[in-house]
Amino acid sequence: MMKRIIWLISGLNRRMMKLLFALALIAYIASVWGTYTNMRLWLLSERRFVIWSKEIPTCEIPVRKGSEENSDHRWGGVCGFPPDGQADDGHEVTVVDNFFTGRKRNVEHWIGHENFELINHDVVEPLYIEVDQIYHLASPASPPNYMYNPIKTLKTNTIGTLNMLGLAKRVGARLLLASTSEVYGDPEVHPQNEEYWGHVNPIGPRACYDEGKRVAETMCYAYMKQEGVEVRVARIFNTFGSRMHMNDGRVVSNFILQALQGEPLTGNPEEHTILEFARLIKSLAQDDPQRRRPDIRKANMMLGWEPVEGLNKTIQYFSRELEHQANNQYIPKPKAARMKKGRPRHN
Ligand SMILES: O=C(O)[C@H]1O[C@H](OP(=O)(O)OP(=O)(O)OC[C@H]2O[C@@H](n3ccc(=O)[nH]c3=O)[C@H](O)[C@@H]2O)[C@H](O)[C@@H](O)[C@@H]1O
Repeated sequence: MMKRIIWLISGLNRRMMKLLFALALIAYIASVWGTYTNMRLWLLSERRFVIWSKEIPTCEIPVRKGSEENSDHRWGGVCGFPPDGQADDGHEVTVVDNFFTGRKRNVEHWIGHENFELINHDVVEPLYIEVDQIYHLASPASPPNYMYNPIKTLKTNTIGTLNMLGLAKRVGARLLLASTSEVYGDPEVHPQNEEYWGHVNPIGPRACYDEGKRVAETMCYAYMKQEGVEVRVARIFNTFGSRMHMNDGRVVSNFILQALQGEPLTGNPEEHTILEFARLIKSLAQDDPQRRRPDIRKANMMLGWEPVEGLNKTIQYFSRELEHQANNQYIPKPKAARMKKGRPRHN
């Protein structure tokens, strides 16, 4: 046997040996390259997001996403809950919601997608997961919702934000805070640019939201300066759009719903005309900002952002919502009367 092997080897001439060696080298390079490319693909597709739900309807904010080498601004619906398309782009998206104002219907088209996960969790409690980017959109945003439980609103914006920054710090994630134009309170400067510090009543009925978001912003910058957490803050002005709640209570959705149902446009179902409504607001809402208008020049220059005309889309959306509501209303069927002692009886 041994003799046979020696005979075989000695039978190979130098040329053959060289050829075999070259083939082995090519096979080795190919296998190393394969692992490398696989790893790159894996790393890029492993980008994970966590989204905290909020009933902010669709508005378009540019998000820098994907790998650093792919650093063009892409339009991701940060507020379009969740950023539609990101799960399809190979990103793993985790949506975290306590469904205080959010609805499962807003994400139902993602349920079952291999890159999508929905966690029912309250941001006020700590959360330990692995993520690369955090979109912290938690908190009710419409005045009737945030005033419904002001302490909960404050907890969400303070303790909730602390937890998210703690998570960002632990995993080295970048965090975007959805802040608000309400940080300007009742502004004395028009239009408002981001250098303006605001004019907020700290004990007024809106304070839970205004001051909650102000301290959330402060926390973001404290974590950035002290802990090196990468943060972004977007001050979102009044928004409207698809996936907005029918009971949102803000004037645009109220008007659209009333118009679609052929009712007078009052803005508020308990009041009467627009004029009366306007007078009422003026007299009652000392805490309500008289005028708020963003200075969008910087956003336009740096991000190429321009407001999109979404009114028609919003009207179409509410029209579908009304139809859905009409088709899905639970109307209990009348029970058949049962006879007892000769008399019909209803249970
Ligand atoms: O009190 C202090 O002196 C310290 O407070 C924080 O440190 P720490 O309280 O340890 O908490 P963080 O790591 O900042 O996290 C904040 C919160 O986020 C929450 N968290 C943290 C990590 C995580 O993965 N998930 C999560 O929900 C925890 O509830 C935690 O309490 C600061 O980060 C420190 O710089 C500061 O020195």
